[in-house]
Amino acid sequence: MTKPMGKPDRIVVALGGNALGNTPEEQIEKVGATAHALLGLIEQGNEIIITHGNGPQVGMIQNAFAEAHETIGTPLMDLPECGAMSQGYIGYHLQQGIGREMHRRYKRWHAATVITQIECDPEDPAFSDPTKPIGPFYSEEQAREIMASNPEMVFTEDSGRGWRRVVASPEPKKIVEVASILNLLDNEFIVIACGGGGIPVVRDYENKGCYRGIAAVIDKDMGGELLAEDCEADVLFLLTAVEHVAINFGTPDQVDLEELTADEAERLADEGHFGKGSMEPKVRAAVKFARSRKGRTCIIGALDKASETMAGLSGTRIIG
Ligand SMILES: Nc1ncnc2c1ncn2[C@@H]1O[C@H](COP(=O)(O)OP(=O)(O)O)[C@@H](O)[C@H]1O
Ligand SMILES: NC(=O)OP(=O)(O)O
Repeated sequence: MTKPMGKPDRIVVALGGNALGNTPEEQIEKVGATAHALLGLIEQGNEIIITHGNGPQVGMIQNAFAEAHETIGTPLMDLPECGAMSQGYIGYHLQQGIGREMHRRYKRWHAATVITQIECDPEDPAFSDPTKPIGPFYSEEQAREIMASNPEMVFTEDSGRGWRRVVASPEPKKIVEVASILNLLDNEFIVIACGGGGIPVVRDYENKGCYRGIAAVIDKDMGGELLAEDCEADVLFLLTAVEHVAINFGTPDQVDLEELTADEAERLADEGHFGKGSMEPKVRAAVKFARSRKGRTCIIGALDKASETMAGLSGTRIIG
């Protein structure tokens, strides 16, 4: 990464929900390894802001409540509440992972998670076209069985990895807690915000100035992009399970890409090279960020190669 002399870069790092593992133990391990790379960025003089996905986790939380409802009658939990719980669960592990690493190096630490709401348009067409995969992977047979007994649930195939439930994923319009996030940044906190894309809310016109949750999961790449613009970031890292964005993904003709202009990336997205609800939103978010201001770059790479990606040795770079 090239950096103008004397000026720190402000970097938003988005960690993919699917790349965070499937259990609390796996998540702690992956977050710990990533914290090491994140602290490397700080030591190079950059400022970082962290966001993360929640697809597997928000589905796991909602499924656990559904199961407990069946067996012991606990209440069912709506998606916004599950999203809020996932922000707390993942933010807590990030605070611990970053805290441990900061304490080891500096004997002090300042990291805080902001439970973040993001305003959406209640008329967004995404509410009638679910695209965001959440929860575990199923076989096609299992998915069809669940859909037959729960007609309100939609499942789809996810990038050759199995079938998953999909929910509405509206466009994020406004970060409600943006002032708190900027205030923490000004006070030199490492901020974890907009987790799981942010809790989707719409304006509550019966209670002026208030919001209410709406059943959806915002894509964290799009939420992270909005966060990066609001924080005046220079670089957006989208860290996931693969090292590169590819064309002909998952076929013998797969070609990994190292650098793309926003125009090239958009053309490939329009041609359907990227998985819907997986790689496509990352590329769209990268294009939006790269075009938002001259000199802005988005890098998509692997969470388990975070240090190499941050050093410019791995990943796909999308430039304006
Ligand atoms: N063209 C592509 N290039 C690379 N990966 C792709 C492509 N299309 C689909 N994918 C899939 O997208 C996944 C990343 O999306 P996802 O799992 O939703 O990310 P996250 O880590 O943010 O949860 C990759 O692990 C890969 O399986
Ligand atoms: N909310 C969200 O985009 O989660 P993933 O990163 O798990 O897809």
